Amino acid sequence: MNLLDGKKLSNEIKDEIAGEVARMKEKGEKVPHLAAVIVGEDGASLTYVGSKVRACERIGFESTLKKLPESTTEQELLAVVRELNADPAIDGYIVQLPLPDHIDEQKILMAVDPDKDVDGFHPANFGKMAMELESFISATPYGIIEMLRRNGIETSGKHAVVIGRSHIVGRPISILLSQKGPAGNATVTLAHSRTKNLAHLTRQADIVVSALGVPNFLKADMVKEGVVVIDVGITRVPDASRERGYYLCGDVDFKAVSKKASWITPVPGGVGPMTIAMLLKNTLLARQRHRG
Ligand SMILES: NC(=O)C1=CN([C@@H]2O[C@H](COP(=O)(O)OP(=O)(O)OC[C@H]3O[C@@H](n4cnc5c(N)ncnc54)[C@H](OP(=O)(O)O)[C@@H]3O)[C@@H](O)[C@H]2O)C=CC1
Ligand SMILES: Nc1nc(=O)c2c([nH]1)NC[C@@H]1CN(c3ccc(C(=O)N[C@@H](CCC(=O)O)C(=O)O)cc3)C=[N+]21
Repeated sequence: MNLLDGKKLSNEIKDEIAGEVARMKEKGEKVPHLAAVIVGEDGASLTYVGSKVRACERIGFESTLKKLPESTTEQELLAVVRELNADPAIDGYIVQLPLPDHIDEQKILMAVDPDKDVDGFHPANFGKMAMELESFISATPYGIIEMLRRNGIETSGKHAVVIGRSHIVGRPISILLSQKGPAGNATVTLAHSRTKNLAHLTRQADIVVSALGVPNFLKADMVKEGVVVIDVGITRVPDASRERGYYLCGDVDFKAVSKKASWITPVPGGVGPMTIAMLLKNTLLARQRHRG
């Protein structure tokens, strides 16, 4: 078994971006500026946004964190989005999900300027991605592609089974794996909660991408020998004996599945850190595109 070390690879990518930022500074150019908007006090969301801001500092980006109270109305959030769209200092920004129930997520994501949409969640970017045009590719699927590509894992002609069809992970990674681009040319099956005989499908898979969010869902008897396993799921499982009061658990029964896998991502330290690195990469691209 080979470990797909997202922590290590994300650090390499961040170093590459930091090098580019240093060159920009030397030339007296404006450095990339990422903003993040967070509404409410969700613990996991605060952790992720905190990591994003820290990563910006480490590589020399400017960053702005807009923390809004849970009681923020849809109109108020829309006003913040319009402000960020109009602010020439901001190259890219994200609105952290999930949003409180009283806010229409779709409405907010549609209001983000596609040229600043470094999450790649706007339909203009999703559509361009699907048509293999230049766009912002969502950080999680982009991170998975980079992991496969940089580790030289063959995808061409392979059968990939993706579990989960969300707009931010499952659906876009299924599209990217099937495209002609890097880490593409796979034959893809997209599975979800209505899929019948899932284990029958995953047992045929050369590559399994698990993005459903159910701890230890994928068991060893559901995969074949030599499979490549990408575990996107991250669930906080309450555990009083831990210092933080919880531990992080992936979708994959790592201990058993890793015995059969040729490559496998750990949780934590797999897809999560890659997501942050690719968000920074998209922000660098945004700066370069705005410069023209
Ligand atoms: N590492 C990272 O950077 C990121 C990690 N995540 C993690 O990835 C996981 C998935 O996130 P996200 O895509 O947003 O989740 P969603 O809840 O939006 O989607 C889950 C998908 O899994 C499907 N599903 C649920 N249960 C089953 C089942 N028993 N069998 C087959 N399919 C099932 C659902 O089917 P249906 O459509 O029919 O409901 C749905 O398509 C979560 O743990 C999340 O925390 C998410 C984003 C980034
Ligand atoms: N607008 C928006 N964009 C997102 O990209 C977005 C979002 N909303 N909402 C939530 C999901 C989830 N997500 C993660 C990012 C980093 C880790 C990460 O770094 N995980 C570490 C562990 C972090 C920890 O200790 O909790 C790891 O897996 O090693 C995980 C998950 C981005 N998302």
